[in-house]
Amino acid sequence: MSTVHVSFDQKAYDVKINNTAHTQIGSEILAVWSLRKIALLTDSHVGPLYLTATQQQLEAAGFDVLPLQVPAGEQSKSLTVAGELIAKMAAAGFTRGDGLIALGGGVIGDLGGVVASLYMRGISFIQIATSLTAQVDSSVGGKTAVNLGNTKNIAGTFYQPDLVLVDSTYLDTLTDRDLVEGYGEVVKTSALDSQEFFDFTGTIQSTQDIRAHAQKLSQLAIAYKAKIVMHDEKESGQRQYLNFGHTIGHAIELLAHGNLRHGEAVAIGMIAMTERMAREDVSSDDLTNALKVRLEAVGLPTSSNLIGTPEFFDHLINDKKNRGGVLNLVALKKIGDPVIIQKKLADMPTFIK
Ligand SMILES: NC(=O)c1ccc[n+]([C@@H]2O[C@H](COP(=O)([O-])OP(=O)(O)OC[C@H]3O[C@@H](n4cnc5c(N)ncnc54)[C@H](O)[C@@H]3O)[C@@H](O)[C@H]2O)c1
Ligand SMILES: O=C(O)C(=O)C[C@@H](O)[C@H](O)[C@H](O)COP(=O)(O)O
Ligand SMILES: [Zn+2]
Repeated sequence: MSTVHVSFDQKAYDVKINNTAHTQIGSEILAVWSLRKIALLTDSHVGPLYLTATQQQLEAAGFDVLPLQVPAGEQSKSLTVAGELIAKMAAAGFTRGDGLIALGGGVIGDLGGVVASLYMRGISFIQIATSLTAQVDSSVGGKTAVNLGNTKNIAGTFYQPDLVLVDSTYLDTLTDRDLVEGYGEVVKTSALDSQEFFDFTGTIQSTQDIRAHAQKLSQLAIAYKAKIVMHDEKESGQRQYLNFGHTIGHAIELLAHGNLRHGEAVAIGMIAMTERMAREDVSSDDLTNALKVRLEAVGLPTSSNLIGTPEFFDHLINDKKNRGGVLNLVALKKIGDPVIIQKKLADMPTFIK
């Protein structure tokens, strides 16, 4: 078991990485929340597996629980679904003193965070991270978001939770594809962080290896992410590094209409960016290869013919690193050495070519 402490001027919380957390939910939540009503949000894959046991533990600890379940998948990250959840909580008499727990992966965390931050202008929020993406990235740092139409994460808030529980036991029921998707974000974080972490991802050769080392991967990835977000909660500077691979990744994730998972798109985005930054002498050629080896070892895709289509360029305008027609692109000079390179949107077709 280990704990990563995340603190800001106005708020602090623990990320508890503990493989027995799924059996201690009542006491873990009671340690940070006094008795109140809890909206327990999950999705249609995680719900049948873990909702009843989680609800029972919370009720045994004295909480009054409203279970809320949405269809699994990115489609649930919408304002419509968020509005429906807010209406259900209002109908159940939730007040500002109550709370919401997101029990699920990145979709449920991002959606739950939006609902918690909007309901009565903000109620308490906790994440129980059940997917690898959530355990290594999305549950920490307070970015919440929903998609609108065909635009990824276009509406959201920075809203920190009171507690994050990371228990790799949940990964036993995660499909290999969903596991590997999360591993894309691990490779990203290891490349941003240090040669030591990147060398460790070099030892991961299969999904079995990811599962065997999931707890260590969470510890390393969350320690890095916490360090970054504590210094730049609202992403005015170095937090942008966590978006390595995402400018291209988010555009192709949307263009693939559900056929590419987030972490798969990020994997493709990191390779596409590093190849092009090598052409401009920012990154080295061997960096592209080192990333590719790690991603392909576990079956992640590293190329896509969606890059460079007219629709692709249309999506870049919605990147949150676009400032008045100039994109802040995240590149790696070398492992552990990220840098922001500015490119005009108008110059992107030449850069991407
Ligand atoms: N807020 C952030 O900082 C941040 C960071 C990274 C990704 N994200 C977002 O997270 C989302 C991707 O996250 P994700 O990969 O967790 O997606 P997800 O939440 O859709 O989970 C992937 C699939 O795994 C299922 N699942 C989750 N836990 C399970 C378990 N223990 N057993 C069985 N099935 C389980 C889900 O039902 C879903 O079908 C994207 O929307 C992405 O934009 C946000
Ligand atoms: O926490 C962050 O900051 C990140 O950028 C983490 C990313 O992995 C994540 O996908 C995030 O949701 C992307 O945010 P966006 O601001 O580009 O929508
Ligand atoms: Zn991401």
